Amino acid sequence: MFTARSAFSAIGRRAFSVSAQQNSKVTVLGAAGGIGQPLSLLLKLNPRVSELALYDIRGGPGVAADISHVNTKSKVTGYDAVPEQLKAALEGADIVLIPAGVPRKPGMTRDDLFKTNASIVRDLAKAAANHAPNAKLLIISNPVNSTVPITAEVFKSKGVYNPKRLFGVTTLDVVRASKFISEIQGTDPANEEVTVIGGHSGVTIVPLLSQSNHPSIDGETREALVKRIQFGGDEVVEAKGGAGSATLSMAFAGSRMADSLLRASYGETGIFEPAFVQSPLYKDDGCEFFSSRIELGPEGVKEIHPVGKVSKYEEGLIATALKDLATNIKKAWHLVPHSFMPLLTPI
Ligand SMILES: NC(=O)c1ccc[n+]([C@@H]2O[C@H](COP(=O)([O-])OP(=O)(O)OC[C@H]3O[C@@H](n4cnc5c(N)ncnc54)[C@H](O)[C@@H]3O)[C@@H](O)[C@H]2O)c1
Ligand SMILES: O=C(O)C[C@H](O)C(=O)O
Repeated sequence: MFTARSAFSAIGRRAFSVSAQQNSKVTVLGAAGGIGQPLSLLLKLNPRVSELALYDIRGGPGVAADISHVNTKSKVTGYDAVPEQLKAALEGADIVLIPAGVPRKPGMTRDDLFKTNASIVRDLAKAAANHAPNAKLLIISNPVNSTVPITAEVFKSKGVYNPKRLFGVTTLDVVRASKFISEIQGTDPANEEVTVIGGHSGVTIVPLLSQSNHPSIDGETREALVKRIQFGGDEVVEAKGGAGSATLSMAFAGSRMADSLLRASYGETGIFEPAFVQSPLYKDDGCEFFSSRIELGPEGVKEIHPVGKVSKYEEGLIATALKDLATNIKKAWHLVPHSFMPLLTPI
């Protein structure tokens, strides 16, 4: 029989029996949008979620009413753009996902979204710092390379920053990388894992093919594959012709990241995901935040693993990425001054 639970197991990477104690509140800010709706639906199918709070400046309650009819155990609540409702949506949340903001149109870079999205994320981060300071925060809104440092500064200014709990969602980059490499190799993408490091835009996205199952890919094939992974988002933006950017694949990726954090928070071990987090790896190059393979634990980030051995070609990609990334991070500090406050919990 096809049930919502079996649907979730099918889309997830591993079926995992869920004990009765696994009860988490998950909040989505921007839940009525192109990503927000399918993401909320996938979260409704997750047996670890007991309460799903859906907030948007437009249409949160409607989306919640619709999703609430899906016959899984979780309770769904919808919230309008009123401060008390935002507070109610956030209070008690274990995980908060933020896909609020505008998407790209053809010809735009993610950085072009800064003008609109930076202040949206800053204001939602203030609310999260006030009402859900202990939640794990998953930032989806672009430009991720800047919206994550903005969120960190907001949390620092409120004295509640814990870098183990702040994640820029870069899962879509590894989802794409495994799919695109499998198309070239004629393999099952489920068996392909490609580490992707750096940030989440254009040349800041660095796939480490030398660490994949196919380290010998080189020449024009490698050039084309790396470009496709770096500019996969543009492929979708162009195909949608002005109607937005990736929403469905992003919902899949965001749901996978949230599920990985939930599983880790209930004690499952050996869970790795990439994410754009505060990181020591390239701090000396001006990149206080960096995406790499992260081991997740009950607190969020358990360990940031070193990048490991890379090829000469990849060294070049990393050097290029670091320059753009440092600029994107500094730009965030113009919106929310970098406080240089000591961390509550240094990694
Ligand atoms: N991290 C990634 O890999 C990734 C992938 C795809 C898209 N994105 C980004 O995600 C964001 C959302 O994309 P989308 O396609 O869902 O856009 P969308 O326009 O379809 O949806 C955005 C939603 O946010 C809501 N919103 C706007 N301001 C808000 C606020 N202050 N509070 C609450 N809700 C608010 C809107 O009402 C809308 O429902 C974009 O910035 C996009 O670039 C990131
Ligand atoms: O490309 C975009 O603007 C959306 C997103 O960041 C993506 O990678 O698909």
